[in-house]
Amino acid sequence: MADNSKSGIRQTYINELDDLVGYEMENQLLLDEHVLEILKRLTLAIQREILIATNDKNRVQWVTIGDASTVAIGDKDMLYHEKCLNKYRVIHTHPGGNPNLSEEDFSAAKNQGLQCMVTVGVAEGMATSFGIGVPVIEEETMVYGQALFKNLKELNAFPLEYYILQANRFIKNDPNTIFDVEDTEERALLLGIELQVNQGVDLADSMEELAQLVKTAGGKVMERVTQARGQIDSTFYVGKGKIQELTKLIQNKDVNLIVANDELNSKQIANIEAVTGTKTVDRTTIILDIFARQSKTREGKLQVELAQQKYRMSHLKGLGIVMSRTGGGIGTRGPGEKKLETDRRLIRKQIEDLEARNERINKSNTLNALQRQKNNIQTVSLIGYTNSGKSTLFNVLTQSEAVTKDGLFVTLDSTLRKIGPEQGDYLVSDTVGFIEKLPHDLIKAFKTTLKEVETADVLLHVVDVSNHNYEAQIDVVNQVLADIGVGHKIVIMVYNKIDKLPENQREELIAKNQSAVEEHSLYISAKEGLQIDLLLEVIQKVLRGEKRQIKLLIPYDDNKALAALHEKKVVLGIEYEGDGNLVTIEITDEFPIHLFEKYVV
Ligand SMILES: Nc1nc2c(ncn2[C@@H]2O[C@H](COP(=O)(O)OP(=O)(O)OP(=O)(O)O)[C@@H](O)[C@H]2O)c(=O)[nH]1
Ligand SMILES: [Mg+2]
Repeated sequence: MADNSKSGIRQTYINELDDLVGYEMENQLLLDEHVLEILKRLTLAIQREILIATNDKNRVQWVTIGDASTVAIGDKDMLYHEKCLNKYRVIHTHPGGNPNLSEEDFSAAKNQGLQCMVTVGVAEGMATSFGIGVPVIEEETMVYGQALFKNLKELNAFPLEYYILQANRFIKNDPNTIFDVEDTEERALLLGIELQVNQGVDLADSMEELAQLVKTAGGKVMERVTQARGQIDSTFYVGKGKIQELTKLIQNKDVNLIVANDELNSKQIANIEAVTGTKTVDRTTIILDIFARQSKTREGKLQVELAQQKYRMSHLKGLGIVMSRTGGGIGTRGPGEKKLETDRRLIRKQIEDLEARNERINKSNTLNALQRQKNNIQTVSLIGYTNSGKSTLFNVLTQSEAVTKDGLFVTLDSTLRKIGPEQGDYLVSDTVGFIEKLPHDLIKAFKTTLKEVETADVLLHVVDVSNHNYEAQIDVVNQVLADIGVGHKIVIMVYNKIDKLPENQREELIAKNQSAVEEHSLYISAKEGLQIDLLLEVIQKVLRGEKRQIKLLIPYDDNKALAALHEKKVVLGIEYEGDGNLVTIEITDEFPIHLFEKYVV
């Protein structure tokens, strides 16, 4: 014990404390009854704070008397390590009985990067309550937050390791190194089935898309296996024989991950893993993993994590076996390098928290949308299959620099920009792309982001017309739109990437643009800037609404009706007929013509 802490303390007490050094807590607890008893008794006797530091094996390293600011004295190891938390845990008493961490406690913990700072409130002959300060990752910073407990049992049940892990990942702050620590390279075998009644994208293309997804998630594709079947096998997804065949391939090609092209239930995952001994995930997990890697905003991260946790909650049984053995990789990482929780109780708690936060964001977003409606600024939302060129078009339209890349799910968060007044006065939003078999929880979770789509006046459906599957992709997008309840919106079809088509075909398509306004559809190249002015014109026309002229015969005694029309500024001219005023009005679809139905001539 440091000399200066001993003054005025009875030698027997000092001996008793010194004897603690080297002691290992029972059952690997953070704090056991034996040490608690000593801390409590001596704190009451000397009425000063007592501190002990334990290592990550809960073995006592040193003991001292004084407050938290003395923690660093004489101990060079207690420094913030370069790339991870200090390995010490500090446990100390508060003679007043208050379990809350003091300012000094927090700053001592933070300055030295402690794994935790435990407080034991001691008063009236007993340990009254407990507190723990742990590193918590909030937005982009690490802070120390505290939790309080009524008794020792509760304190020891606190999931300290979880917080330490998260903090260490954050400190490393380099997703690649972090993943390298735990993940070996993932060498995937893709498994798909061709159903007899196959709709949508055909199997070869769907498998190619899956391969791209796996690559985007950081995996390497070693092999593709498909099987034609009447239906999905409820036990193994593909037939049992096929699964047994896989084991040989897995060995030969050194595969360590199986990826199914459809969503699997927990039973199927567990069964495939049991036969092959290889970690198994599905398309949904891969998509969630990509979203987790690529979401940037607080809101996006929140939504992805929520979708991941919900998915994990429903698949927890299947995740146990091989996943816990491999420890990392696809399917285990959340947004911002966070490792996903495996404890069911904690997941449930996290889902509740995330949902509450999501709800709050949701409310403020609805407010924004309402505000905009009030301000009467119209919005145009870019939607479409992933990689169709939405962000590229967004940049062209708004002269901004949203990220565009050849890859899947480059954009996850919606961005909103105003179009310059010369092109009309409206907002354009770029949104997340859609894909075949988009996980359902993800769509639900992304409802907030998709709010822009919901409140948009017009949707621009961007299609990569150079992709031979573009028609199936259009169907997928329309299906998602129907799922999120916006199937009825006015849509302008924008067939993009015509520069990639052969010249004669391109000319033919551009010729079709002559009827773009009536058809609400046109062919462009966002990248080469082809036909963009026409697109701007079409958008404006659609936003303004097609105007039509109508004649109404209003009796001379209905002054109210005429006044109402004047007020709405739709009156083009009035002629005086024998029966009343013959009024010509010019209106758009939004005009409540039903109110004047009886006067229409
Ligand atoms: N040749 C050609 N390439 C284009 C065109 N428009 C976009 N691209 C390319 O297509 C790729 C995807 O473009 P993005 O704008 O990122 O696509 P996105 O729809 O926003 O994709 P996600 O955000 O991932 O859903 C990029 O490599 C673009 O350069 C085009 O008109 N012609
Ligand atoms: Mg994009």
